[in-house]
Amino acid sequence: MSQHSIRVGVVGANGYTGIELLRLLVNHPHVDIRQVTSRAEAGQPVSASLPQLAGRLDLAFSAPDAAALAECELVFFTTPNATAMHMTPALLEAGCRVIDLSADFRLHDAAVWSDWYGEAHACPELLGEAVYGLPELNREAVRQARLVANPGCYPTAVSLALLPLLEAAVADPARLIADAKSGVSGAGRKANLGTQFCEAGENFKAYGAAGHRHLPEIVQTLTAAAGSQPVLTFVPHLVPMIRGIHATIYAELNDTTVDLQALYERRYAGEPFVSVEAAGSHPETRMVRGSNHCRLAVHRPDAAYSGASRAVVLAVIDNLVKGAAGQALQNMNLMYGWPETAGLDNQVALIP
Ligand SMILES: NC(=O)C1=CN([C@@H]2O[C@H](COP(=O)(O)OP(=O)(O)OC[C@H]3O[C@@H](n4cnc5c(N)ncnc54)[C@H](OP(=O)(O)O)[C@@H]3O)[C@@H](O)[C@H]2O)C=CC1
Ligand SMILES: CC(=O)N[C@@H](CCC(=O)OP(=O)(O)O)C(=O)O
Repeated sequence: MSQHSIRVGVVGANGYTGIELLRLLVNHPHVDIRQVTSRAEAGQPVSASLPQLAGRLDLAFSAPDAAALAECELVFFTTPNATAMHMTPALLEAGCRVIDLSADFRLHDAAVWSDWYGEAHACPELLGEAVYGLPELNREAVRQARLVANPGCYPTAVSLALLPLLEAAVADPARLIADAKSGVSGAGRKANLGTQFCEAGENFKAYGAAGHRHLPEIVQTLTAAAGSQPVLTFVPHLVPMIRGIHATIYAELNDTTVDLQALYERRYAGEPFVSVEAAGSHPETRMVRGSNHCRLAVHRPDAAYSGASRAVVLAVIDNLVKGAAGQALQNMNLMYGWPETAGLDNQVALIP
């Protein structure tokens, strides 16, 4: 371990994003993991339930305790929504920095948050301070942040796919469609009838078509990019795979002369974790499995036949990595001035 290590805690470390975060953190050169919490497994060695970590993380799970966590310099929350907001004020007060992987600090407006999450926000005064941790949009603000709201998995894929079109004002912000599919780990590890093998396997379904809580989050991000509030139809689907998100975006171009390939390549030039694939590509979820990459491809399918002005953008991420734990690590690297890729390179599975 490096002498420049920071003391880190993970609240909710035996859930899917928590486990994924531990996988990445044990390989990070500047991290000393001090606290990993699970109420269900408190007192049990981490290696009892995660033997892959034996010899890498010799700690026991503990029950979440604000005083113990306050000894950490950085605390990650990988907990259900409406959990982190109850502990974060005390941790910030104690001088910790916080990266929350849940949705508690993603929306700027407490009333909108309450509408979608069904209860009053416990610390609305922090919503203005929290930095939305999409590095490709907010890199400089993340560096200075003491509270980072890590984006949701669908919002990461959809926002990265749409930002170039809206920032350059070449698409109509009032006619956007995001048709997105997620693997089942996106729903978390907790028991849930709809994610059981016999329910989710050999099956394919849409859900949340009447309104999903990621819609206001995506709209908030795109509003900043477009300069006005876009109208987005967002429909998520559950596919019978474990990891991965595939988003297909449909946008009406208001400038049909624009070279979309060049636009996307320019927007993401130098980004360590966003790749714009060659023209005509169809990125697949297995290409990003276990990695922090978002792979994008942009198409104009109708142009040759009808001159229609529709762009189709394809985006794939691993929901647990770029959609959660990997992006959180990327944000940590920015907050502490380390190379943005520390602990995140060489994570691409070539054979799924
Ligand atoms: N899964 C995904 O792909 C993504 C998830 N997210 C978000 O990340 C967060 C975690 O998701 P995920 O890992 O999938 O969820 P899981 O259900 O897999 O894990 C939740 C974890 O939180 C702990 N926990 C539950 N309730 C509390 C509580 N009241 N206080 C403290 N700890 C608690 C659980 O352990 P125990 O009960 O033992 O304490 C468990 O470790 C959620 O907010 C989710 O929306 C964000 C992006 C992607
Ligand atoms: C497949 C599946 O169920 N996915 C989850 C999204 C996971 C996520 O990112 O949720 P948060 O915004 O709460 O962090 C869902 O649609 O609810």
